[in-house]
Amino acid sequence: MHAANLVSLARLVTAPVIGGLIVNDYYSIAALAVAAAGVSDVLDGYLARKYQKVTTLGSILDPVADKVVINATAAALSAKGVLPLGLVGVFLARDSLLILGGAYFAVKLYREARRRDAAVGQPARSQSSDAWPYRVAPLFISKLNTFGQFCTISYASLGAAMGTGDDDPVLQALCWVVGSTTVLSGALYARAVLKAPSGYPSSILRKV
Ligand SMILES: O=P(O)(O)OC[C@H](O)CO
Repeated sequence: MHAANLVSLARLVTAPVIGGLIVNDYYSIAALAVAAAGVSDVLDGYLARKYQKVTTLGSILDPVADKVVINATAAALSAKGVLPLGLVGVFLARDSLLILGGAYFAVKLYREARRRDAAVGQPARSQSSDAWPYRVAPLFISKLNTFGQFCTISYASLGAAMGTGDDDPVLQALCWVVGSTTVLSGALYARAVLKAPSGYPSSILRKV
C-alpha cells in the first residue's frame, strides 16, 4: 500500500482513540490529535500527488477517514456537552447522504462492468481496476468544510480542556460557519448528481 493511503488509514484508526480520550476528559491531548488528523489530511493528498499515486482507492479512503474521525469525535464532544447535538446531526446527515450516493455509483459501476463482461463472453473481471475507472474529487467547498470541521472540533476540545464552556462566542461562530458550509457542500453535491441524471457527475467523479 502506498504511503498516502497508509496516512489515510492511520487517520481512520485513530478515531476510536480520540473518541476515548474525549470521553475520559483528556481534552488537550484530543485537541492535538484532531489537529494532527487535520494535518494528515493535507499530507496524504500531497504524497499522492507528489508520487503520482492518485488512485481510486486513495480517493475513497481519504474522505472516509475524514468522515469517521470527524463524526466520531464530534459525537463524543456532543455527548460531553461541548458541541451542540444539532451540529453533529448536520455532519452525520450530510455524510450519510454522501456515503449512500457513493454506494449507488459503486453498484452502478459494478453492474456496468458485469454487463460488459457478459457482452464479450469473458469471465467476470468486475473486481479489477478496469471496473473502477473513476476517482472521487471533492468539491472545493468540501475541502474548506473539512478543514473547518477539524478546526472547530480541535478548538472545542481545547476549550473544554481550558474550561471556557460552550457559550464561548468564538466556538459558537465556528459552529455556525461550519454548520453552514456542511449544508452548502451537501447541497452542491446533490446538485452535481441531479445535473447528471443517467451518467456520472464529472465535477466529482473524474476518470483515473
Ligand atoms: O467530505 P467530502 O467527501 O466532501 O470530502 C472532503 C475531503 O474529506 C477532503 O479531504
